[in-house]
Amino acid sequence: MESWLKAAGAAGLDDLELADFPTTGRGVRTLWRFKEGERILTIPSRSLWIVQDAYVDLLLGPALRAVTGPPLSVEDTLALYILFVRSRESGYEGLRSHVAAMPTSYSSSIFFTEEELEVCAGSSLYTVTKQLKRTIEDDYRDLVVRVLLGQHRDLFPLDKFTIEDYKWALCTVWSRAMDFVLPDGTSIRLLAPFADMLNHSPEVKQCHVYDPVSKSLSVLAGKDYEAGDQVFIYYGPIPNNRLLRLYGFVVPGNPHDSYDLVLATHPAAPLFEQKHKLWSSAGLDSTSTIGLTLTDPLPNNVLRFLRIQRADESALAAMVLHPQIDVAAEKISNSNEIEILQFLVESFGILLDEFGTPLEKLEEQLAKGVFSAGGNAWAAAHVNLGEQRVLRLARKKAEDLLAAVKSGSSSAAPTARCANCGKGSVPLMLCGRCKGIMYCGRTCQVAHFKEHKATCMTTASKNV
Ligand SMILES: C[S@@+](CC[C@H](N)C(=O)[O-])C[C@H]1O[C@@H](n2cnc3c(N)ncnc32)[C@H](O)[C@@H]1O
Repeated sequence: MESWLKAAGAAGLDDLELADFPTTGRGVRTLWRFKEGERILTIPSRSLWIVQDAYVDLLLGPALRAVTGPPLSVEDTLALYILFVRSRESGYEGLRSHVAAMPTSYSSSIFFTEEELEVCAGSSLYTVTKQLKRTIEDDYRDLVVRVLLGQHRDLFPLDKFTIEDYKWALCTVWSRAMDFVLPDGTSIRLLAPFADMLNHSPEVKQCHVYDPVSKSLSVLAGKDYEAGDQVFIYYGPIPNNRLLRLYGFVVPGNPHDSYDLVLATHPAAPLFEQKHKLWSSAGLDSTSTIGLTLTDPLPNNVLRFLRIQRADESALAAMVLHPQIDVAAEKISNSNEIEILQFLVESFGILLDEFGTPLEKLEEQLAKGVFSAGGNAWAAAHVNLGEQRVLRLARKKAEDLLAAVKSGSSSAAPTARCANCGKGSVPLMLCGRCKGIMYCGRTCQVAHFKEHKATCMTTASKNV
């Protein structure tokens, strides 16, 4: 692989070597000292795996272009590309040398035994992994029909494209591909041979970069290195549940741990259409997955979602009337707020009860070495621990907010806002006639008059 890369114009390989390290396994060692920010490695465009190359490949390209129906995902295209290259007996020597250097198996949670997965029963990883296994089976069946048994079936010998091969290729993409946002706002996902041998460290800065002009991938030193050190890159602020699902490892005590809370409303629920509009304008959906984190265990989006979900008819009517005002960003009424906070406290309690082993017991088991360090069950236990910590913080925050609302000391009192422009933290005046809404000034009152006239008259006549 290294000689192919050097011939293609890769830079920096003479200063690096592959080596085995404790904990991380195989990685990259530097033979040279580097100061933070110095360039360590560059992999040129022609050695990268990208979707566009699969589509213009002389053999694979026509098969991919002949696929009918919805376009293949980037992930599936790269997975097929890798399996296709791996299946060839001649040609593609460079890419095949890269495939030969890839691991033959992975420790993503989709490969866990039932017993190993049970260690994180109750966690969002547990549910997501079970769902993912079903999705992979469906996606594989779809690929068989649309690609493997399609017009170019001779290119895809089925014994080299089994579901196990597909899972392996997907894990290859999940754990080795890099994502970048390009200056035009589009994104690119690529695999960079040799650079994909670099392990993750939370101790280094983000230091892998894609140059959209030369279309090459470079790795800079994310910290100072001495000769002999392992070189790392930073995969991102990824929680353990995602690390284990995509990369097959965890970082004990991960500060980015999270719990993926799924909030859903059935379309048959009362006033669904109106609520749906409000969720959309708040950047949410009728089924929203919101990440609770250690630093923000109860994000405002959770409250926003529920305020809309539990809003009564009159509150909804007022919200729909002023779509420019993000009313659900703050408490809409005491009763609504108490209802949603009570619901959250109870729900978090139920979710916590679903974890097979309580937090303290798990901490004790990990300290006693009940799970062999670095193994699948040990990794699942760390995910379990992280998710329970987040959920406990979320429950505590909901309890505190509930107590504050009940005692009337809530800082989340609804903010009066201008009915026209939505400004809240400015002096406001009441509509002199109906006394039902407020404006930040005469200009807004005049601008809003046409819209407000009808309600103003009815409310004013009621007020008489
Ligand atoms: C991009 S590859 C890095 C090279 C990989 N170690 C190899 O031998 O091919 C990512 C994989 O490396 C391993 N890895 C990376 N960083 C790690 C870390 N901090 N601790 C444990 N394993 C790590 C995981 O298996 C992960 O899926």
